[in-house]
Amino acid sequence: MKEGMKLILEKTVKAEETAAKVASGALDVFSTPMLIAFMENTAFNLAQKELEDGDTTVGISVNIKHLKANLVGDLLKCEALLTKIDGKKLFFNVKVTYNDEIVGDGEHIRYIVNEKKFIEKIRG
Ligand SMILES: CC(C)(COP(=O)(O)OP(=O)(O)OC[C@H]1O[C@@H](n2cnc3c(N)ncnc32)[C@H](O)[C@@H]1OP(=O)(O)O)[C@@H](O)C(=O)NCCC(=O)NCCS
Repeated sequence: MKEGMKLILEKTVKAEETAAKVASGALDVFSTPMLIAFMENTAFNLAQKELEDGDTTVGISVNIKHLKANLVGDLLKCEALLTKIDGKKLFFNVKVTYNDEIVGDGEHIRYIVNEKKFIEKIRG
């Protein structure tokens, strides 16, 4: 794992990802929760390929702006950049674009955990 690492993923907006469908709003536009999910998925995949078997990351913080609305069928691109590693905390800059226009951007933090221990701790 190294600061400066990047991953770019693409996705097409699906009918079940609109604000009206996920109940985060009334309109048939790409929802903010699904924008965040796309950002998290990109950062998660970037981190996961660098981790040992049995380890993973969980999202602990999201601070993003949703700047542009999108319709079903739009092709979006997300770039996750690992900006800082602080112990088990991984800081990412996440940016989603549509035809080179910024749809949303901000900071996302993930935390490295051992899968088995994490679940055992929750179950008690
Ligand atoms: C990640 C988690 C295990 C850390 O808990 P913990 O092991 O008890 O550790 P701590 O509470 O001491 O936190 C560890 C560090 O993360 C930081 N941290 C925890 N939650 C944070 C948050 N939401 N935002 C920023 N920093 C956070 C703490 O300040 C601490 O920082 P430090 O090491 O610099 O002091 C716990 O916060 C958690 O389970 N969060 C929920 C994650 C989740 O379920 N995500 C959805 C699934 S992917």
